[in-house]
Amino acid sequence: MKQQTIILTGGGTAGHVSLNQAILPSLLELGYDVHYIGSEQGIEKELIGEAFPDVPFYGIASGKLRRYFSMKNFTDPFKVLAGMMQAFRIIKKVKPQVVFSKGGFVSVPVVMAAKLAGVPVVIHESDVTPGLANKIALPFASHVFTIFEETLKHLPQEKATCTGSIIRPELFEGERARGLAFCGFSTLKPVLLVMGGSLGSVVLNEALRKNLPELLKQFHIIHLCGKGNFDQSLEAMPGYKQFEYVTTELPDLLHAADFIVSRAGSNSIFEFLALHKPMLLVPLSAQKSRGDQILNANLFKKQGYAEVLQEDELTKESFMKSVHTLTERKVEMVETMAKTQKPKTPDEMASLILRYKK
Ligand SMILES: CC(=O)N[C@H]1[C@@H](OP(=O)(O)OP(=O)(O)OC[C@H]2O[C@@H](n3ccc(=O)[nH]c3=O)[C@H](O)[C@@H]2O)O[C@H](CO)[C@@H](O)[C@@H]1O
Repeated sequence: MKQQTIILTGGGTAGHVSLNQAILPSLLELGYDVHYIGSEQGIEKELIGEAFPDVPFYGIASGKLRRYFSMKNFTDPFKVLAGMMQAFRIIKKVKPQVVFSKGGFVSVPVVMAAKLAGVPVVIHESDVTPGLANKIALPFASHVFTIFEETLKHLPQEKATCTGSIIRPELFEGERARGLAFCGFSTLKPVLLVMGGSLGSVVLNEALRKNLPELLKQFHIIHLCGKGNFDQSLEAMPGYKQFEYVTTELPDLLHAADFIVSRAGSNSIFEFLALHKPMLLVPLSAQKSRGDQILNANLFKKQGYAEVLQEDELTKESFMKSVHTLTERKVEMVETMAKTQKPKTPDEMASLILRYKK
């Protein structure tokens, strides 16, 4: 029988890799030969390489597509073109029956090359409104899957389906006791986990660190601060544990957390929802992004899953006040989250994607 092959792409931030990480074991289990195309510098190389060392990873040239002026706007289109030629050669060699794209700029040349090679493309959008890379990819795609129902309003009806979130199964397998032991914490205080998305957030880090003495009276704190944001001077602070980025430890740390303060990247917030973690969201401001996190956060607030503090209202004082409100709303939030439907499994998602193979 002909070998069944699929190419996965997506990267730049962990949010553009996590669904690929989730479905990869299902595809391998089904006997698929899985290949990954990402960018050489992106986080995807490390994440996929670490968790799936047998999956061939191809790093291609990737140019950022910007909505604002930059000198790089003159050179990056050439990188996209170079990436497209590289992706085309890989596709011709590997001969996949389908390409699945989780978005991010590196996915654009891959999607275009797949179309050129006559290979069906399926894409996935995890934010409320489609990102630029997915908007460009859309005309080349046979189908697009979304997490939010609201996203369907922004997509052609005939080729879009909402599946809800897909959560990496290992996140359900964490253990609170292991998480506490890993941080050297007792069970005496509730645990507050602060996470600035996969890249870390300088403003969240600052707001947290300014309030540390006050917060440590009440909580043990786990801080996922992002690469390059580790503060050596706080290393010995009792009850405060910083990590730049965690992989295998994340499930235990999430299970150890009683409360979460976070950016509002869609993958993270759906993971917290699936684990019924009361959350305070500080979405990335509209000045620094297309405002997707604000929409994600506001929808979560409306559904009763989250407290929201907008970045332009973030101060030392408002941070403390919002954390206080979060603790007061814990029971009500957990009850609301417990009523939500269980997410689809990675096996189900993989089989939905495979419907579009040639
Ligand atoms: C700055 C930026 O462009 N942010 C975008 C990016 O965020 P970002 O990459 O932060 O995306 P998400 O919050 O969606 O996902 C982060 C993923 O990283 C994982 N994780 C995080 C920290 C850690 O230490 N270990 C770890 O494994 C989380 O469990 C999660 O699966 O993609 C999201 C999904 O399209 C968007 O909503 C965000 O607006």
